[in-house]
Amino acid sequence: MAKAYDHLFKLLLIGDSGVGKTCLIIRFAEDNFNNTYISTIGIDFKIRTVDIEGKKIKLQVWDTAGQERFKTITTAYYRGAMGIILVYDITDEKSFENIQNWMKSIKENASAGVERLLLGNKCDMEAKRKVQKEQADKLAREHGIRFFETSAKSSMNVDEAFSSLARDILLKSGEPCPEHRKFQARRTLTVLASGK
Ligand SMILES: Nc1nc2c(ncn2[C@@H]2O[C@H](COP(=O)(O)OP(=O)(O)OP(=O)(O)O)[C@@H](O)[C@H]2O)c(=O)[nH]1
Repeated sequence: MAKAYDHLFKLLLIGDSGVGKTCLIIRFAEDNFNNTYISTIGIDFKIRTVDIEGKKIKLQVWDTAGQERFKTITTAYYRGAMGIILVYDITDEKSFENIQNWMKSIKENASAGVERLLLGNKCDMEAKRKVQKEQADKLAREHGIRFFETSAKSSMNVDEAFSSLARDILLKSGEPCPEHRKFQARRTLTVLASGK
């Protein structure tokens, strides 16, 4: 039987407890949201297949517990991830400060070429905002990664964030998407025309 997908990418979400990792995954995989908070114990995953530039990409999205006491279990999953999403809560300054520690944890535990993405979640709670967009923009630029503000509650930027990470992994895997190929072809023509 033909495979139902072209690529399988394993993604992992990390970040402090309560920032909304589980809710982001549930919004992405099931288009649902629940206000009740049940802290993740250990690790779990959900699957959704997306279409990126004509390719079927099966995303296996791993949810980790943010609580310190599960760290030994959760860091064991970093190595197999092709993309890691770092999540903070825009209403919780501490969760943003801790992104530096989560970055360190990636360095220590993940594969060298892993793609990273920064998300500031709960952006529907503007009145309670503690972390300005510019602060996170700056941090993302320093680390050379993409950044989105998301809301698992309103769906804002959730699909966009996951798709952008999947697209970056796809490009890195050496399979240029049509848009990228067009760009490459234009660049080659320009170089040929200029004789350089
Ligand atoms: N307003 C708002 N609340 C959110 C959003 N995302 C999550 N929440 C709430 O925040 C709480 C924690 O969400 P979870 O997704 O369980 O957090 P987590 O990061 O998985 O937490 P751990 O499993 O302990 O690591 C829940 O009460 C959610 O309803 C959001 O985008 N907006």
